[in-house]
Amino acid sequence: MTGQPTAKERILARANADYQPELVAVDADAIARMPARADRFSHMAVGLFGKPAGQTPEGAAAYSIALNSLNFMFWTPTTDGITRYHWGDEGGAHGLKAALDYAWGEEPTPARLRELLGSGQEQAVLDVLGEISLARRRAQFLREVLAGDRLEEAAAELVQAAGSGSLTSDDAERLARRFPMAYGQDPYLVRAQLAVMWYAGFLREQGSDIDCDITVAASYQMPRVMRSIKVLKFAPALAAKIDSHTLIMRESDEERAIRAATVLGCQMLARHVGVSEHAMVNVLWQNRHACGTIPYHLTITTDY
Ligand SMILES: Nc1nc2c(c(CNC3C=C[C@H](O)[C@@H]3O)cn2[C@@H]2O[C@H](COP(=O)(O)O)[C@@H](O)[C@H]2O)c(=O)[nH]1
Repeated sequence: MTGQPTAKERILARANADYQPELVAVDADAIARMPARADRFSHMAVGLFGKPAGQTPEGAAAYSIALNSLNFMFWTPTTDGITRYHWGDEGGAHGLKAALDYAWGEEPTPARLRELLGSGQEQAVLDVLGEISLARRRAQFLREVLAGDRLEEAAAELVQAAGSGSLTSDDAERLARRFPMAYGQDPYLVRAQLAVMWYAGFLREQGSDIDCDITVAASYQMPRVMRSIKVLKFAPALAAKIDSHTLIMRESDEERAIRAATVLGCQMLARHVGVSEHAMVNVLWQNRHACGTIPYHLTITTDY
């Protein structure tokens, strides 16, 4: 069939255009040597089932969209490295989830979130989430997402799309068009696709058999995990920059090369193992702390 390329095709075209193996190369031989044990893969659990937001599909979709509007940069640069975001005992994305569960309250709807965080005030974000990087940007994203009924409308659209039995990067792209500030700035649509993936994860927890075709590898965790298992090879100068916590500019050749190789390498790895790309990414993401002290590349961005 001819026609418009899908959002996923556009993302992969972008990755192919940005791929610079002299900076970051996918090692196809290393991938071929990886044990292919698809039976060890299980689907991601998002843990919305049994929570207030998980009482209705619309609530779960709204939660997925609100949370992922903030799912980026859980670190702050310091003079000699970084500090990590924490909320209670939880760090990074898990900390955000804990903070948001608390803010969400007992209703299935996002009403309380809108009350607490809909103002666009940076201070409101700091009050609810605690010390977190780019608080002003987060406040602006939340104002966009929580304005009027826009979150409910986007959630309803996602619920309806899932009725077809399949969610894809196209649904993420639609989210990006609805919320150009919160979701529309990343050419790889990572958080928009994570929102879609979360909702698919919720539906699976409910026992529905939903297909999800997305590509969510281009974050800061995946490149370091894939470097540690030697699926990605970094040029020595770039590796040295990453290891010494030197900031890497958003949209620089280096950042684009890192994201491109991560997306392409993950796709190759998923094909080799025989699992979906998001299952592949999530297993790697869940095991991200097993790759020791390899630092992640530090790019100040709201994309991931
Ligand atoms: N591929 C993939 N990337 C994901 C996630 C999540 C949040 N997930 C969950 C939370 C509870 C559920 O059980 C979910 O599993 C965050 N990230 C990305 O990683 C980075 C944050 O990393 P850290 O600083 O270490 O928390 C950041 O770029 C963020 O965008 C995912 O699930 N899959």
